[in-house]
Amino acid sequence: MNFQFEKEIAIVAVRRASYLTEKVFNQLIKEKSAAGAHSKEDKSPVTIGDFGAQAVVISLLKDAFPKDPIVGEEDADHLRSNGETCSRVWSLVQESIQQSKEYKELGQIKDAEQMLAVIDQGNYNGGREGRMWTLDPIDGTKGFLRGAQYAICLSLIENGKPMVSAISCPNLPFDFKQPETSPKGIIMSAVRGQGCFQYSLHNLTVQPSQVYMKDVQDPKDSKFCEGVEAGHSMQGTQEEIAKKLGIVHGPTKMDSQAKYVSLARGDGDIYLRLPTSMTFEEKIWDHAGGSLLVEEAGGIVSDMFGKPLDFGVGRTLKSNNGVIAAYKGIFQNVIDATRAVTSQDPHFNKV
Ligand SMILES: Nc1ncnc2c1ncn2[C@@H]1O[C@H](COP(=O)(O)O)[C@@H](OP(=O)(O)O)[C@H]1O
Ligand SMILES: [Mg+2]
Ligand SMILES: [Mg+2]
Ligand SMILES: [Mg+2]
Repeated sequence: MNFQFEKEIAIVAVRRASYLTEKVFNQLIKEKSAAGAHSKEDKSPVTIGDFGAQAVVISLLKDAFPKDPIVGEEDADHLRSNGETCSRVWSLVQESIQQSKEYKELGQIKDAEQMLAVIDQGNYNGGREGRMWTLDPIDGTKGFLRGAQYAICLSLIENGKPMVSAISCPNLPFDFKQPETSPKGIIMSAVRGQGCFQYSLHNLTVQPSQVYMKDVQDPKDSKFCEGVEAGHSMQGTQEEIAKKLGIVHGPTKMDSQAKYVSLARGDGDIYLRLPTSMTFEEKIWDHAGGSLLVEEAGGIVSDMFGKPLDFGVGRTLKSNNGVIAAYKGIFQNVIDATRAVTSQDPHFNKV
């Protein structure tokens, strides 16, 4: 199985969804309109962009791979009880499907009612057996609302292992070495065993290029990154780990799986995400896509104890705590430094 069709559809799906999220940002959020943003039960935000992107991706997946179940972050409950928001999402979804130049015959949705049903098809509970897709329609919603980094993240998982992934980062520069002048918008995609490739989000004539992590030999020469949101990881502990490794430069703070994408193309060597609570369960859609990109570019991804991430136990990574990603040449140093810093700290006692 070489997954070529899966990869192609995944790229088209995240590109189509990016059209929608960019439209939401340019038309609504920039103008400080509410963008249909509201807080979910866990107090995290969701916008019309999240709902719309989920509809666009799932409708395409369901036409291309009707039998595959999908673990998506969002559901349509809020839209069912908010007619006006639902209409706004529906017009964005229609436009995004119509403007797509690739696989236009796939992923059509006939009306708003069908769109709600499509969004709810992301309700699969996950598990170890067979194929499933996992989708984060906007990862880093807080970054999206701030005009910072966000990502549309899609991954095919087979028997608990991510096999294909495509992540779109509309706000990352195409050339990270020239962030001011380079056009924005990239897609990164990988198939297990076939390497990791960067595509242009907007220019379909640009040939994909294979990307690799940087070959850092000494951890003290490495660059580390972490999330922007202080509530999502233990930034103080992460700083101590970096110090232990001899890293002198402060972290690059970035929202979303743009962190994994940056590591995969050599713009950063270590990603630390130490849990703010040992009972918190990371979501599979927050890590499946990005972890495969890093592995295919020469890195290793595990939890804070060095244990591989297990994507086969449901919608969350409940058998793991936190996440560490690093270039393979320094990965063990990072795990050792993490153990040295955290093993005596009761905050990190397993529950
Ligand atoms: N307490 C917490 N600890 C770790 N991750 C959390 C968290 N609360 C929310 N998140 C997750 O952090 C993701 C964003 O990651 P980051 O902080 O790296 O940008 C969110 O994805 P969404 O934005 O898709 O909801 C959400 O799933
Ligand atoms: Mg969310
Ligand atoms: Mg997310
Ligand atoms: Mg999300």
